[in-house]
Amino acid sequence: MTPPSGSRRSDGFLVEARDAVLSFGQTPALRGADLSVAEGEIVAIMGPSGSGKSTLLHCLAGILTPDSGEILFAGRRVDTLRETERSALRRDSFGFVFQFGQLVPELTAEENVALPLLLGRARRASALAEARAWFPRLGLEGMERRRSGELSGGQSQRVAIARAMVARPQVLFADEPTGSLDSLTGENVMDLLVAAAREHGTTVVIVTHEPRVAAYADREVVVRDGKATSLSAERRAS
Ligand SMILES: Nc1ncnc2c1ncn2[C@@H]1O[C@H](COP(=O)(O)OP(=O)(O)OP(=O)(O)O)[C@@H](O)[C@H]1O
Repeated sequence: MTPPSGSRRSDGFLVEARDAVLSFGQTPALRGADLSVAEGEIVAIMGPSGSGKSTLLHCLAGILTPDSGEILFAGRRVDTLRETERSALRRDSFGFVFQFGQLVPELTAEENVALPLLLGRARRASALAEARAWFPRLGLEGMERRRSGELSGGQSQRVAIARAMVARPQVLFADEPTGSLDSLTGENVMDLLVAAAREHGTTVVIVTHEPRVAAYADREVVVRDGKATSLSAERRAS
């Protein structure tokens, strides 16, 4: 599968890290990580604490730039883009869910969900209408006007999923999206996340230390000492 040296072919992969190396000062985080994610695939990144999972996700998502190696999105280099271009790529093509939802506390739930559309210059009324359509799908009816302080952890994460998905991203990056939830609530959140992703054909890269969360993925990748190894082939029937 490795293309000839210097080639920019992506072999049909949507998101790729090739021999990514990154250190934080003296601390090596990635030591030559390779990961290729196909379009529509749901991949879970597992591994011990401090092994480089979040760093790899942040590199794939264009948040961090590796010291060496390549990051590609749809066959195009991401790591060589200027920050303004990477920021536009993140806004237009990627959605993000983090461990603690990171909702804007001053905004209502529906305003939080509408944010990516408003940043993409949608009109406020249509952005809010589109945002509201996500609430029943995620079991959040009646929560539209609540602020984050009035939502449970599971509700906040579902609002965060709606916010990540509302602009129809090509890739959803999730870093421990259930890490702050009890296991039942976490499974409910994963059910909804995976259903929304499958419905829209969204590619998902999810960092988790929970095997029960990873079990939702098509494939598990283990990161150890800054290197990634694919663990299991496709496990889903469809
Ligand atoms: N901003 C930073 N500054 C300095 N060191 C960092 C920074 N971010 C990560 N590191 C270090 O890089 C290494 C990899 O960190 P990373 O967060 O990617 O690991 P992880 O596998 O996601 O860990 P965890 O499961 O605990 O979240 C660790 O040694 C960590 O201490």
